[in-house]
Amino acid sequence: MTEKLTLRRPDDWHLHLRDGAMLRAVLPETARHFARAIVMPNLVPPVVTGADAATYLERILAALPEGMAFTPLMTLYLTEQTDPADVRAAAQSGLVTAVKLYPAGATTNSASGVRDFDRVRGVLEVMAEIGLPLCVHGEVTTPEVDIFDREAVFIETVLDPLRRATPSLRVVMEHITTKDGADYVRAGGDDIAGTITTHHLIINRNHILVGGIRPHYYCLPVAKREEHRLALRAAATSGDAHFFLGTDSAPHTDALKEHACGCAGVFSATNTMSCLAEVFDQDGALGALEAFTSLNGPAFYGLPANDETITLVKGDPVAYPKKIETGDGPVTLFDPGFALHWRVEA
Ligand SMILES: NC(=O)N[C@@H](CC(=O)O)C(=O)O
Ligand SMILES: [Zn+2]
Ligand SMILES: [Zn+2]
Repeated sequence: MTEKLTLRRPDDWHLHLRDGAMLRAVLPETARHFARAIVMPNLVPPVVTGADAATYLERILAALPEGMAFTPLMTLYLTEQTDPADVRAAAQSGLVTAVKLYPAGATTNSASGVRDFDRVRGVLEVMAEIGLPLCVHGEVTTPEVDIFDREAVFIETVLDPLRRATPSLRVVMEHITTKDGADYVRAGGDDIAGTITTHHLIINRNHILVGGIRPHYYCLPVAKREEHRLALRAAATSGDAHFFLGTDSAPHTDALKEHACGCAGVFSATNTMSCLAEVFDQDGALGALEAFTSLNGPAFYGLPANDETITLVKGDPVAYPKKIETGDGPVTLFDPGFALHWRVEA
């Protein structure tokens, strides 16, 4: 008997779609399986104002192939110059779903991010008042802090004080990579959630560094020790409403990844649902997959779950391409390092 699993259509609560030729190449990879995605605003230049988000939304919709249904959920990139009134208007018109905080210098295209948190107080207060979530790249950038400790130090020195100073601010700790992150989110009540990527459920830091350096496993926050990966697996497969999928699928061309100073980002849009089904199956937790991919995210964001469904079928290993071609050059797809037996039924 073939094993089948039908789920509400999933959403991706953390996605990089880029722009131009890259956008045209990667958008169908997400839209094939996902109904909606929180679209990250770290373009160059970033998506800062409501007007920027409106034109980016138009470019995304123009790049969507005929016959595909997909709803981009737009975000604004928080800067020290962001105007609270613009954020309020963009949220109240339904144009934006969240605001993204990048500590300046933390990751790809974060140079316009926040250095002095006092300068964004006004925006955070408006967001708390209207219930607009703040999506956070949770790493400190202090040079003295070891890169493997940057998430844990961020929670203690930035995130927790910020949440105490702005009661009722809704926060999504993006792409958590540590047990510290999972524990903080789990214990944090209804105003905090955490996204978890596909790749952080599968790789630890050995995958990046043992037997040669593997640039396609390099992303930020960087994958941590095995004990942290196991904590993320436990969080994702628990069904706990605090945790949901944000793939952080972040395409960079092979030329920029396989480089003396390679870019951070893992591209996983194409095979994410197969990878996740395999992971949840390995852990005997297929019954919790729908909560992680399709229910907990909409519940946190106050949106309905999707009415449509997708069906996963278990069988012989599924073949995915090693790379996808884009107008900017090839982009390597995430390799989970094990066979994928679950495919999404067409
Ligand atoms: N995750 C990454 O390693 N890279 C992301 C940025 C981010 O999400 O931090 C990117 O835009 O390439
Ligand atoms: Zn990030
Ligand atoms: Zn990201």
